[in-house]
Amino acid sequence: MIELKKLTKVYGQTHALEKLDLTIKEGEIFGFLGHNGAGKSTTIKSLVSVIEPTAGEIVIDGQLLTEHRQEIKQKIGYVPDTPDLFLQLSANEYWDLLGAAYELAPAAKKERLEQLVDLFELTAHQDETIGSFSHGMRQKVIVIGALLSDPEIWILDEPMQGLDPQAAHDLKQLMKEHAQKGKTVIFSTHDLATAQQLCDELAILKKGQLIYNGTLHDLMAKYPDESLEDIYLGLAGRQAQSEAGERNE
Ligand SMILES: Nc1ncnc2c1ncn2[C@@H]1O[C@H](COP(=O)(O)OP(=O)(O)OP(=O)(O)O)[C@@H](O)[C@H]1O
Repeated sequence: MIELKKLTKVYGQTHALEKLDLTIKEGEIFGFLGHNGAGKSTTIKSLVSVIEPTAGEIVIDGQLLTEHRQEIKQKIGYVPDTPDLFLQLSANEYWDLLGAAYELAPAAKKERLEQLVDLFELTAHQDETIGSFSHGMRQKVIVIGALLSDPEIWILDEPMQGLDPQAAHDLKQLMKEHAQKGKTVIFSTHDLATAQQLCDELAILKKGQLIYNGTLHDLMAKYPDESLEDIYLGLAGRQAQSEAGERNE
């Protein structure tokens, strides 16, 4: 279980996250939704220790993240919100780097890598530099890297971004299978159809605050005649819209 307790991040004058309280259970796919700048990546980066929250706590499987950072990091596979990393390396060199960082046994790494590379159809390109890849191919490299250690907890920031429909379908399938095994899958998306396909539970953020947290089923049941798009837009509103005019949860 992952618990966020009053998680707060302030950048200068910007309150990117404001006392966020959330519990994310195993065995479910948990989705973050929210307009640009709502705080999704800030939450995710805090979870994976890329940034340090200004205040609040993150507890993973009963352990405080700040006290067990290395141990917890080994359990997590992370897809960042940009695939434009390590562009000078070949895909294989990048995966070797991750294999070393996660101290993977060579045989296990080789087997898992072959499966993932085959699934995402990158076999012919493994020794080419990431910088020569298309956006979607870079995304595949990052996704394969995140899943290479067969981590318990998947934290994926807009993972379907740039993936072709086949690769997106395959990744969604992997996410479902991982959750079905009782593991944790967290992702963010702007694609409401994807959210509707995948999410058991979701959090909608707006300007660093939680405006909905609950199951997709309960949310849809609450507004039975509306599409998820209508419900989401009703809740999240326009960025500049006054609070008074928005639907209240
Ligand atoms: N490094 C930073 N320095 C200053 N402000 C930042 C930084 N990173 C994020 N912010 C601000 O924090 C707020 C939340 O940003 P965040 O990236 O978490 O949003 P998001 O929901 O992931 O948005 P998007 O959907 O556009 O990726 C925004 O106002 C953003 O400008």
